[in-house]
Amino acid sequence: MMYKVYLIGFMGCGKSAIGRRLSYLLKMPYYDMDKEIVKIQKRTIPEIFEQEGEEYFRNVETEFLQNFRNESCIISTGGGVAMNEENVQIMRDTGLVLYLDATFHDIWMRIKNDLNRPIVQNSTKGELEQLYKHRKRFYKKAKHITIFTENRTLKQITEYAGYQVNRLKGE
Ligand SMILES: Nc1ncnc2c1ncn2[C@@H]1O[C@H](COP(=O)(O)OP(=O)(O)O)[C@@H](O)[C@H]1O
Ligand SMILES: O=C(O)C1=C[C@@H](OP(=O)(O)O)[C@@H](O)[C@H](O)C1
Ligand SMILES: [Mg+2]
Repeated sequence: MMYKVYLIGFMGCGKSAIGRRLSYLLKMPYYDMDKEIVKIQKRTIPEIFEQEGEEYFRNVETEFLQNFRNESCIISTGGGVAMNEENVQIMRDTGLVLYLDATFHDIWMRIKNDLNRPIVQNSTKGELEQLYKHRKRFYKKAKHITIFTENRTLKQITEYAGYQVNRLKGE
């Protein structure tokens, strides 16, 4: 049976870090949407934002989900993917959606100096906190399972995610 595991949540919540580790734990192939999009587009995420604008990037994300191969795998989404209703529909129809819930404090410490996230580059801390609050309800609505990450190591979160995937697959 085809079964995808999608990781959603705000920038810096650990989607990419956990996705890679979960793939290793569950022996399932792993794809990071941002990395796949960079390969297809042959340019970086900041370059895509700068040259084409955010709306274009959002369309590329939806096309990726629509066309991605039929295979059991782990997919780390980008932080904006769960904001779009069609994206959420595709994810829920083709697999299990895990929301990595992190505090804004943790997130800010992790992303504030990252040059590869254009939204961080173009926003103040206050604006990002507003965006975090705004997006939270979308993640909650899109998810099957919430995973709280505060005060947990990557290993602990990965093991808990693996437990949930094993528990819920085939349902
Ligand atoms: N629970 C955690 N404990 C320690 N470091 C973490 C944790 N979650 C994420 N990180 C680190 O924070 C950074 C951002 O995580 P990343 O996986 O890129 O987030 P996302 O893909 O959700 O934007 C990475 O360096 C990652 O290793
Ligand atoms: O939250 C967002 O809108 C974005 C998150 C990024 O992915 P991460 O969540 O892995 O940082 C990346 O897709 C792009 O910079 C836009
Ligand atoms: Mg990521």
